Amino acid sequence: MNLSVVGSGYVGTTIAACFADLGHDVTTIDIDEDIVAAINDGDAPIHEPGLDPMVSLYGGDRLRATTDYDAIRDTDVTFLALPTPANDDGSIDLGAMKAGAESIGETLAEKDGYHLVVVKSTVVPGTTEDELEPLIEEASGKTAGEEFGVAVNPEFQREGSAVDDFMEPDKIVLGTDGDARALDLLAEVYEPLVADWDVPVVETGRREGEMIKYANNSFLAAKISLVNDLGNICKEYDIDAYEVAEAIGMDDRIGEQFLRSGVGWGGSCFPKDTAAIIQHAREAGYEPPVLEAAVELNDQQPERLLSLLDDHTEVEGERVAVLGLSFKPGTDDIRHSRAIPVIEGLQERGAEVVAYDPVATENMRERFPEVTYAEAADEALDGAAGTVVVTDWDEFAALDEEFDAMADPVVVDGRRIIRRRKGITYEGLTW
Ligand SMILES: NC(=O)C1=CN([C@@H]2O[C@H](COP(=O)(O)OP(=O)(O)OC[C@H]3O[C@@H](n4cnc5c(N)ncnc54)[C@H](O)[C@@H]3O)[C@@H](O)[C@H]2O)C=CC1
Ligand SMILES: O=C(O)[C@H]1O[C@H](OP(=O)(O)OP(=O)(O)OC[C@H]2O[C@@H](n3ccc(=O)[nH]c3=O)[C@H](O)[C@@H]2O)[C@H](O)[C@@H](O)[C@@H]1O
Repeated sequence: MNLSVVGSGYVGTTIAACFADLGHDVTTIDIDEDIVAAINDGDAPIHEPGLDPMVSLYGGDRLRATTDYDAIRDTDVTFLALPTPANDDGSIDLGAMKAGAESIGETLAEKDGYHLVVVKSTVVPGTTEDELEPLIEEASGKTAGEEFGVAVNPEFQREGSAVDDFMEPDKIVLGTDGDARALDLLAEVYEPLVADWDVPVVETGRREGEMIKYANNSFLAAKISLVNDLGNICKEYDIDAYEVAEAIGMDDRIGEQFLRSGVGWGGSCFPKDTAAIIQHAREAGYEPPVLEAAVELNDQQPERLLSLLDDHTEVEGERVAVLGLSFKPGTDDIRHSRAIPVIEGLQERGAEVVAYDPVATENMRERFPEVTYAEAADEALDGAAGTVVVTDWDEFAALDEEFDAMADPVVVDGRRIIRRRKGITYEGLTW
């Protein structure tokens, strides 16, 4: 099939490359000329395991990029993978989505025949029906449900494992309100995936599809906050929260995943999506207490980490190493990384911060240009009066004698990645 993907960021590039790998012919549209040039040259514009080989194989061939929305006219289905960031009050900012919908509408005005638009981005319930579809109708002069369709197909991939998550999903959610033509086209798009992996397909309404995405992320974020709450209790009583988590995870009703307590959840989605659905609930007159508490607890974890460091070291004027800057391992993404409040907290205490991350340094340098960035973990640790571990990169598990070069080997581990041993003062956040 001929597919187009509007927005070539983390999601857009991944799904475009994966669709090409499934045998489709794909054109991505982005306003960023550097991204467009990179894809056409066969270079992935983001760091994501498994993406480089696909973009290098298909880029400029079965996978093309352009800044020109008119390319949509040569395709059957357009996926909207534009950003949906948060406004200052936490509510969803639909600016990019509305601009994209209008541009799609304008180009569809010139297209003969049916076209399907699929909302891949995470949008609050009602957005597709009440905001995006009318914009496309107005800009195209065409009638939704007749000359074009608009479906909802949320994405559940995680950064760092996006390609595998897309290729072997737990489920595919198709929100069409029963539009048979839209469903047929989406079935054709996903046929290679569904046939190979026997993936469950949820056929549902568009509002339900939009809500499923928020419910999914809210549940996972709240699950981590609950395990952090329990972990904080464990710490007070010298109980190992990881042993407790492993045991409760054996109960199928709880499940073994997402029980790693520590410095909390960050990233481009959990923070903004919990904020957006809370705000959306408030607009309807409902205050969601559990979700609000999940966010509040998450906001407290970095300060708990730093207070453990305070228990052992007076950091003012001292060199403190921060290990890990990305919001999770396997990505260079620092959006809402817990490293940000940790660095801010250290700066407030007057510490000299020396940070290290295998891939996210350049992104964090833009956020904190005044921080010193080390080329390797041992360089960051050398002479430090303490270190805090914020991201569970595998390479940190191998650190050992590097701690001996610290001025004072105080190690506060926010991710349970460092091996506790004699000769270092080790504090786990919840164990
Ligand atoms: N990052 C992730 O792992 C996941 C993200 N999502 C959702 O997917 C959506 C996209 O997120 P990301 O890919 O992370 O965003 P992103 O910020 O990485 O990428 C968005 C891209 O859209 C481009 N863009 C902005 N305005 C444009 C316009 N008017 N026309 C064409 N291109 C334009 C930007 O240049 C950028 O390359 C969001 O709703 C997000 O919540 C859903 C699941 C996973
Ligand atoms: O909507 C999205 O963008 C995506 O958000 C999350 O994916 P992602 O944020 O990429 O990464 P996760 O693996 O979920 O990790 C999120 C945060 O939770 C933290 N986390 C995760 C698991 C855990 O047990 N403990 C924990 O603290 C991670 O360190 C990280 O900071 C969801 O897992 C995806 O399903 C969803 O598609």
